[in-house]
Amino acid sequence: MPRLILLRHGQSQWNLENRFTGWVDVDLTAEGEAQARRGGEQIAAAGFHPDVMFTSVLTRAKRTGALALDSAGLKDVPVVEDWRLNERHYGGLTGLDKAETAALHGDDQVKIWRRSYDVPPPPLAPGGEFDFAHDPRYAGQHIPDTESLKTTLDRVLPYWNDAIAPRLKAGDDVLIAAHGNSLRAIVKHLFNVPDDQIVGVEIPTGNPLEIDLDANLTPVAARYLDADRAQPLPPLPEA
Ligand SMILES: O=C(O)[C@@H](CO)OP(=O)(O)O
Repeated sequence: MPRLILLRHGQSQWNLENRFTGWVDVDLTAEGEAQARRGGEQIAAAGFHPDVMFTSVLTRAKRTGALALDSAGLKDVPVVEDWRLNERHYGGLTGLDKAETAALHGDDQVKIWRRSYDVPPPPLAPGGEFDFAHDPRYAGQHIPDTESLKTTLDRVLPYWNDAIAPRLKAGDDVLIAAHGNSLRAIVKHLFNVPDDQIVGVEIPTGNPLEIDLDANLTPVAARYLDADRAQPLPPLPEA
């Protein structure tokens, strides 16, 4: 039975500062590093030995994965990076303070931008500090100027199908170190969460989410390895 662990990066500097982050490459705080190491210890305690780790091209996810593998004594696990596991692109909200934005536009509007399934934030204006069009990590790619969770899923899912699912189907155990919304997209897909219920899924930072899958990659069991920091999970889908 293939095992999957989803690991959201530890606390980042902009998680701490409460700023819309998206594709901005902010690093972990000291607390975020500690969360990543604790996550690794929990992965080791669960007897999980991934055959491969997938991660995004963003430092906070890559470092979380590396710190977790290191503290689990699993430094030799091969790592595959891809931008399609990046955080959802926050468009024109990128870099703004979340509380100030709510004071300006209202809590309801900000909740729609943050947690609705298919309403994207306003697009990013081209040419500014947070325009990644000329970033070599995305050379030759058509990159978005904003993303909803739906359009995030639209780019995560082909990567899941082409790169990740084949490894699980071959019997490999897989660790994915990524981001709140790219992981919510994977959870939505695996658990078949209805569009209007994904708003209730919040993945805590640095808390490994173990999902046991059947041969069709349908979840048959799921739990956060740090039960004290767990959040509600969607019901298991019918097999
Ligand atoms: O700022 C972001 O990129 C994300 C994740 O931290 O925030 P949110 O909680 O709004 O999805």
